[in-house]
Amino acid sequence: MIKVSVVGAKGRMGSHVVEAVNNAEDTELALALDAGDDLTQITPANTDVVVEFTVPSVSLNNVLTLIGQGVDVVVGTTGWTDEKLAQVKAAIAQGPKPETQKVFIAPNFAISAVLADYFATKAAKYFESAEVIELHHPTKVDAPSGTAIHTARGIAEARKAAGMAPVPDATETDGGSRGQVIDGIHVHAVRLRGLNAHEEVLFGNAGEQLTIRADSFDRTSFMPGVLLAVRKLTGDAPAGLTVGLDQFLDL
Ligand SMILES: NC(=O)C1=CN([C@@H]2O[C@H](COP(=O)(O)OP(=O)(O)OC[C@H]3O[C@@H](n4cnc5c(N)ncnc54)[C@H](O)[C@@H]3O)[C@@H](O)[C@H]2O)C=CC1
Ligand SMILES: O=C(O)C1=N[C@H](C(=O)O)C[C@H](O)C1
Repeated sequence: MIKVSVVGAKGRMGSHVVEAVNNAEDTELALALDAGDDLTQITPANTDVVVEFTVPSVSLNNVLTLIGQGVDVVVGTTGWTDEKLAQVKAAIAQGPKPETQKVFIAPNFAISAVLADYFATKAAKYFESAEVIELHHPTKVDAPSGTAIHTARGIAEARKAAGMAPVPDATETDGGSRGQVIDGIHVHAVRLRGLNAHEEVLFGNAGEQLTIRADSFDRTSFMPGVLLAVRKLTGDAPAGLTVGLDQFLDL
């Protein structure tokens, strides 16, 4: 049995992870911790993998603490900048098991979102225009979503590799309606009661449009991806930092 501890266990995602770990045949719940709990209770003696779903403002510190504890970590929390990722890599190098430590961070664990993101990077070089719209429940604290940031960056990278010009945009006055620009791609965030997690990527050429849309209607949609990551970390996932569930899929 894989012993899994959950950090952020009382949250919307954390509570689903606790249930998923309890229900899977090959995993068992070790510790379920939340705000105010001491993470140094988690050790290799009681835990094989930690799953961390908290809030962007605390996640980096939690991950650094867990690396210091010598336990492998699956992270679903958003807010990961290049600078924060560099801190994780440095902590692994200086931690108790620099050769074998595994940390996995996924902007999204839902297969629909991972595939939408992947298809968007494939489509990017064929369209003059590209914009991302993400739509979420109104209790979400960050905007735009971690997934939308990842999608926009992937599109921008693909456009750059193809030597494309910037997306056409004649806007001269903007009070914010054109959204946040991430690596040249406009990203729009909607918060609406009744929604869970949704993303639309719009691609346009003269006379045609491609829309790629992923809808996660329920948080159970993230659980197969979380369990896959847990199993990969106790199996053949590479040591070090890995980002994105696409790394564990045969795409
Ligand atoms: N990667 C993915 O597939 C998904 C990622 N998310 C992300 O996961 C994160 C959590 O989302 P939700 O569960 O909806 O939020 P939430 O607000 O329901 O849960 C966060 C939990 O973290 C706890 N917490 C806060 N500070 C803590 C600390 N220092 N130590 C331990 N626990 C602490 C809170 O008490 C709360 O129980 C967000 O960043 C969200 O964007 C959400 C859904 C899917
Ligand atoms: O907060 C959420 O709910 C979600 N957060 C992640 C994100 O910001 O991309 C993943 C998913 O969109 C749900």
